[in-house]
Amino acid sequence: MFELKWLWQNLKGDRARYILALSLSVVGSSLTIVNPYIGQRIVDTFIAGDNAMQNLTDERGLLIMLCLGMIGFSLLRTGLAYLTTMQYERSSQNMLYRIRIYLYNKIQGQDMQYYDHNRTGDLMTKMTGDLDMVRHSMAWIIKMIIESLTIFIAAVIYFFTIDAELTLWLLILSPPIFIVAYIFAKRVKPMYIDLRERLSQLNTTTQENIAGNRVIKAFAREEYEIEKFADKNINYSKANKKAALVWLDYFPFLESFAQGFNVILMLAGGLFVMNGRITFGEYAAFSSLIWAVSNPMRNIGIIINDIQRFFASLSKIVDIYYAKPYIVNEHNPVEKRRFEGRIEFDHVSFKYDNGKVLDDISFKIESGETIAIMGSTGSGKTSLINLIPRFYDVSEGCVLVDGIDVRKLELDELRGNIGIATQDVLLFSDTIDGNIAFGDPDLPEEDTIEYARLAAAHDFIIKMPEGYDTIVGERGVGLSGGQKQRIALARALAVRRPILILDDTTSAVDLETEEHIQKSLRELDYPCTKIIIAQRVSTTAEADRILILDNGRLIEEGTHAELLAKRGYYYDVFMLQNEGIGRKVTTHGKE
Ligand SMILES: Nc1ncnc2c1ncn2[C@@H]1O[C@H](COP(=O)(O)OP(=O)(O)OP(=O)(O)O)[C@@H](O)[C@H]1O
Repeated sequence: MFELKWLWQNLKGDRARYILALSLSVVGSSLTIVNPYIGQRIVDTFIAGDNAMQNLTDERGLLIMLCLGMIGFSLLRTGLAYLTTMQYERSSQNMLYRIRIYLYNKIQGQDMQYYDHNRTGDLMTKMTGDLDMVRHSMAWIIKMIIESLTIFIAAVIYFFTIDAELTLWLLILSPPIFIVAYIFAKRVKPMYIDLRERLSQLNTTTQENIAGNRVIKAFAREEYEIEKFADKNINYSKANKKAALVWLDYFPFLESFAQGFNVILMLAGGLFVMNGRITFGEYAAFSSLIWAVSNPMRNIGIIINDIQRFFASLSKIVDIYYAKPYIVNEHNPVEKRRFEGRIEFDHVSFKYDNGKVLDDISFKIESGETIAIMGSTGSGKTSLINLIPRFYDVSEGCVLVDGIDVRKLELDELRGNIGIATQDVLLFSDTIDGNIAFGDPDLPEEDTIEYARLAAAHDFIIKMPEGYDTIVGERGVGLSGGQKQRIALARALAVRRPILILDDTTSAVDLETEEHIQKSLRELDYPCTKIIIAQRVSTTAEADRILILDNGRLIEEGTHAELLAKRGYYYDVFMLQNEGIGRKVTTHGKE
């Protein structure tokens, strides 16, 4: 019921139209009994009545009127059906449009934790299949239910006005039909919930296979993936068949009951005609309307199936609708300030669902400083920088930017002060120019070129067939790893933010290019605090300070020279990277 209330809320703006559609459905279906009534009059007056022959000559005008009435009502019903369908379609399509926008905004507004827990394929199923199912139900299934119900009620009332006893004889079949339908509904409900889950798994597998196509090919795992997909496909297909076939267990009973209406009508109705209790015309009216009573009973299985699908889909959509991000953005219209770029971690600990990854980290970064973060893989570097733009919130302690706890800052303002190039480079299927200017669509062309130069990307871009207008494929397909990293760097630089975070951004570029990038970073024409995660000593040596993380703890902190002098983790990495190369990195110290 809660879900239906939710739907009703979302019909806002089209409620009147939807109510009109429901009312037209009721009116249109009620008119179904008019033609059988006219038919009854024609039979009793002109065909089977005592004075039928006489009436045929005396009351020809009435006969013509009745025949015209029949044609008129048929046309009226057709017109009403057209109008009704239009109202259902318009209101449900409008509702779908609004919900889709709202859900899209909802998904966009979710935090990283939400994406950690929700599979892309599942979200896509909700945004497409589930939404369509709900719309289809609003436009067709509810229409079908209302119309079947109205026709049923109208026919029963009409039957009662003709002969209550015969009607009761017919209705004797209704209780067993409802009991069978109830048992069927109870049995099939969990099947549709399960079916919906399997569809989502199938979509997730499809999405992952397409996205990971290159890896699959590289490892020659096509057959395995095809089998995996076939497995999910069979699972879905089996569940679909099972849910559909379960109806067959109940169908013979319901069909027999539905046929029973005709048998009862023939036996009891025939007897009543012979007794003179009802006229031939009345019997004909019963006979021509008996479908109105038996068809809803026949269709009850289809209706129940669709209702179960409808609720399974609806509950999934409502899940998204009410999903609340832990990290919320009030979108308060604050005057966006430019931060100085001071950052402080004050006894910060952080954990994901599966355990602690940062433990009591404290350090300060002054405005304009360049800080390098180094540490073994999985030591928590990315998790640490993710706390600055509040991709996640700390578990203990606090992260301060310009002396203010980031949790107290307006998210748009905070993130609007940070330029970030993530470790996992994602480019959009757009031109290179569009990708670099992603954070500032009004970026002048000469600035785009300038930032591409700083990121050592200009030279390879102009060699591409259409230069900056070259469209890169989905997620940057068509570019090398190093090229993608450089475009991502240009994108982060182009927003000219006072805090710049680079997560392993130069790991895939050669040393010469890296040196060019470092020089650019040193000479940026805007004030900027830089946090650079790097594995190479050649990168970290340039920094004002280096932080070393190990297993979520800050184990070393100092300049290149200080850390070398310490002869700890940093020294070991330095020796490892320089051994045999005989290369000295001595920007801030001597070795
Ligand atoms: N979204 C997540 N959910 C749960 N655990 C995570 C998540 N992201 C990272 N982790 C775990 O947190 C730990 C630290 O990961 P993190 O990515 O911060 O390390 P890192 O130092 O950046 O590693 P790398 O150098 O390999 O990028 C790892 O043990 C990782 O398994």
